[in-house]
Amino acid sequence: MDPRPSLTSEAAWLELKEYFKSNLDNLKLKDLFAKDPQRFQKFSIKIDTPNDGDILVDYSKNWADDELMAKLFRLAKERKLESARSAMFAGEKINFTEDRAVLHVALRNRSGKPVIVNGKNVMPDVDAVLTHMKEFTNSILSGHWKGFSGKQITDVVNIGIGGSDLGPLMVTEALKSYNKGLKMHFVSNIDGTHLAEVLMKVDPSSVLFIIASKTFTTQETITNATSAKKWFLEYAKNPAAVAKHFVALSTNEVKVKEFGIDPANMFGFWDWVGGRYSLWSAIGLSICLSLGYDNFQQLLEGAHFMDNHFQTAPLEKNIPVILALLGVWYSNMCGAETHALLPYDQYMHRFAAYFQQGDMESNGKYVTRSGQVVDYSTGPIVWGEPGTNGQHAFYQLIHQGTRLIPADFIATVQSHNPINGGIHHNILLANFLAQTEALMMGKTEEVAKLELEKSGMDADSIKKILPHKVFKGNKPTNSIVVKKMTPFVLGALIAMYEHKIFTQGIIWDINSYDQWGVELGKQLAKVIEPELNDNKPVSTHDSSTNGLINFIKANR
Ligand SMILES: O=P(O)(O)OC[C@H]1O[C@H](O)[C@H](O)[C@@H](O)[C@@H]1O
Repeated sequence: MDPRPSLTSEAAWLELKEYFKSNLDNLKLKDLFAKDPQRFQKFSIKIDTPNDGDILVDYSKNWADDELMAKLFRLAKERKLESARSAMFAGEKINFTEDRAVLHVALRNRSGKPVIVNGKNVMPDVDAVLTHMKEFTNSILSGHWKGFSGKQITDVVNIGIGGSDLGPLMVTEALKSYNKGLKMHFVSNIDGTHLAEVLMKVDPSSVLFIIASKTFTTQETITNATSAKKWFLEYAKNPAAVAKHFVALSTNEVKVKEFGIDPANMFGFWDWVGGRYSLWSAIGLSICLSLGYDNFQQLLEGAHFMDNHFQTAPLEKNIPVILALLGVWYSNMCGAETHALLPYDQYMHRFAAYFQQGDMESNGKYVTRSGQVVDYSTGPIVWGEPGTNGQHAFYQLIHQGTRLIPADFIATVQSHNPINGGIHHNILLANFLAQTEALMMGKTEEVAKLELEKSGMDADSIKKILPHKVFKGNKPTNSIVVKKMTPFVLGALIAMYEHKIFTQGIIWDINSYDQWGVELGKQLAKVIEPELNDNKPVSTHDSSTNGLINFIKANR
């Protein structure tokens, strides 16, 4: 990709700044709706999936009108978004700090067309790993695969961290109703409690450990895997039994062998798959085992469907592009610091956690691709919890706090658990709808006063309480509604956010695909770890770090 001029010198950027200053008062949500009865039709997009119903993205409750949207699309064009998108899909090494292509889209490429990396079509390798995953999954689920004592596998423990944990965990939870019978467990934290708690629940003769690590050098994962193997051998007694109970997902065959896992039990992937984009690769094996291979394939199909939309829809009708541009508007022009992801779906309780890595590790960068320090903000803080729990916890601050918090509300029309005649889901949906309406409409002083008067309150009390009862409203939200959370639809939604992150990275001119910022802490932990092994006081750090280390040593 060519070097880009500084973002703050782009004509569209300067126009957006000006627009913010002179027009923000004209972008009040209530007025925008009053002015234009067609606003919902104009500012929403429905895409029709082949078998899983429509996906509706309603972005009409945003501080945006036609003129603003036109400026945002112009900004995307000035930043050469379309050629950057082609560069990613064509396998150019857009992750230049690691000299790597970025091709998670190849993992779900169902088009039959080749994808070339370093002059080689990678699709045969991708398909071979998928076939291996399919055969293995079928053999485990059918009970054909037996443990060392002849028992079938009943439990799967995925040991990984970051991208080798969050994606499989989020998806197996989000699609739990598709589970084929295996009990799924995830161990990520180096805190021994995480592994200990899981080991208490599983039987060594019927457990399968999946050691998931792109590099196979991550300290947490290798330590957890080593402890799991030690625990397993205490029961199995025979090292040959490891082959029946340990498989590896990695790009590093040498390290997998060194650990003692037979390469026949290794599912490979490649350096052009970023950790936080790897659930589509062999890292998805726990998803396959939980949902069955066909459902995993549907997840890939859904992502591919969104890849096609992202590649072919004009920018003005392109969902990831629109979500990204609105995010840029709020972050860079309106001063928003965070973005909330609020799924009204209990199964999606790890969705925000997943995209904390997806977004914050991708776009948490302060240096442009050409090495300049940015003079604008980049990736937002991403956070969220499922509705309605969030409503009873932090929504107060969204409604009446001082900060601007753009939020995506996500809901499914149909529930996987329509218990008690569907009343739960109706209430859930009513809350989903009411919150974005309330955030937009607010409650004026007049309305609040009338309500208090009607309740019979005296004038003095009304005066005291009235300011606290007013909601300013005008809080922007997106609503994303799908028919049902199927594997296909979830795949499409994940890909939608991936491409949103890509688009924002291009606007900000940062490399969204490296993660050097996680290295320093790891390096320092390696220095401190041996210092904890004796009781001698330490004085080689700053006084705070010395004080903390010495406190720990004195209290063991
Ligand atoms: O899959 P692994 O190589 O074990 O890496 C696991 C994780 O660790 C690193 O610190 C990175 O920040 C993550 O992007 C990565 O997903």
